[in-house]
Amino acid sequence: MEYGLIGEKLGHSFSKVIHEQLVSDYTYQLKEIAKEDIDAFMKAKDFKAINVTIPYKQTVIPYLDEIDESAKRIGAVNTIVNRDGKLIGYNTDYLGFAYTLRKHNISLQGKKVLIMGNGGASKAIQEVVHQANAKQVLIVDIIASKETMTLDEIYKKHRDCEIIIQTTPVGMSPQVDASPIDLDGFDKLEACVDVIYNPLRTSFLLEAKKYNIPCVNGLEMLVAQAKYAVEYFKDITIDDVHIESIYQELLLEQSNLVFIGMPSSGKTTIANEVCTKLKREVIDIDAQIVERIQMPIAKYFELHGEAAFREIETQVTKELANSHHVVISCGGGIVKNYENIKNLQHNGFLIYIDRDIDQLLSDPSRPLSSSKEAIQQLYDTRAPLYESYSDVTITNHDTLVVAVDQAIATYTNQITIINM
Ligand SMILES: Nc1ncnc2c1ncn2[C@@H]1O[C@H](COP(=O)(O)OP(=O)(O)O)[C@@H](O)[C@H]1O
Ligand SMILES: O=C(O)C1=C[C@@H](OP(=O)(O)O)[C@@H](O)[C@H](O)C1
Ligand SMILES: [Mg+2]
Repeated sequence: MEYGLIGEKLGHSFSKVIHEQLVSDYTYQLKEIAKEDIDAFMKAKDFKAINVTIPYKQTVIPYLDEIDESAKRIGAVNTIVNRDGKLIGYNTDYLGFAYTLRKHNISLQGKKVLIMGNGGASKAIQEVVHQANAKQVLIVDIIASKETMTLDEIYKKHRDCEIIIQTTPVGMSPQVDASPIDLDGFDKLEACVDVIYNPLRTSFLLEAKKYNIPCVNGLEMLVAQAKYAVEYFKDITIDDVHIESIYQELLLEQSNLVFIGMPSSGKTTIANEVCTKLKREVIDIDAQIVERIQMPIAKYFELHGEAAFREIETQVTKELANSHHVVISCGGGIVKNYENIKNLQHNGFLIYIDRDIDQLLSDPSRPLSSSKEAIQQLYDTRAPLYESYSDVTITNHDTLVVAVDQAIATYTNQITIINM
């Protein structure tokens, strides 16, 4: 191997895709190494430069001839360059984190910062926080030590934290409902950062979003740390614009496009057209429900009532929470239960399709749109929810072609607002 990544399990790694976009004519290999084989691998030095991930970021240190000062303080190495047989270790995780803070205009200077977790990622972040002159740094971990506190102490005495950085695995797919902290009463919060990027928006970040606090996930720092690693590998400088383009592409790749809006606003029709153009799978939540209940929705409303329908709707929506790269059209009532929205927001970019109220159809197959008055009433209660739960609004007052093109353009050009 010339260049690549070593770790124990690399099945979900994005590193190959990222690295090979950063440099042309360059192959980056993902190499899984079992614990009993790491010693032989490090002694053989049969590589030009490598990245190192879990669980070997500390294991590799004794094999190095030189170690960079920051990597030493962090106590972990994620980048090793083989210079004529001499192994030099660096840490670019902390550089990637510093990059994402700068990019999102988050300054830690003079701030009270809370770090959730005290593992490897946390150690790299602590290096940045210390260099940034924060006023106070608190670290919470379930493993007690002299540098950590309990969550209980935070709740009792430190709800005035201004920035929270989440470094634990809590909330990572598939356990997307979990969050390591409840933000109720944290009235001074200015920004929340989560190193997790699957889901794109963890429950922790979605709670912060509810309080209108800017949120940042871990995807951009992942791309940034790779850029800094390649710079060490090849002794070159790479412009930051490449971080941004690769990061945007990954966001598009990993995210779902979700349509919400009034009944007959065009969600199903637009989603079907969009998925053909984007070559993605389409999921219509109503169609999934019909398959499950084996009858038309209007019939189910008649026989079992709306509440029973909503339960199935919530169940089907929850099952979609871990999907990636699909187009989802929702039923108009999806906003009646915030849990649905939260599940869709984990990986979804939500577009509200706003259609003129007099263009909305009253139609016997849509049980809640039986008359103009019924539609008006639905619109009055739901329009504010569609507005506040969506990432963007597009109108569907013109032809379908116009709406479809606008949906695609909005998604591809504005995907980064999923983060912040
Ligand atoms: N811009 C548009 N021009 C013409 N017809 C439209 C337009 N948008 C939606 N429609 C039509 O309105 C009807 C309802 O659309 P649909 O996609 O089923 O809505 P929803 O899924 O939001 O309930 C469909 O017959 C669709 O073709
Ligand atoms: O608005 C609603 O409460 C509903 C909308 C319908 O979907 P469409 O929005 O696709 O019509 C369907 O889920 C059900 O009839 C309930
Ligand atoms: Mg529909």
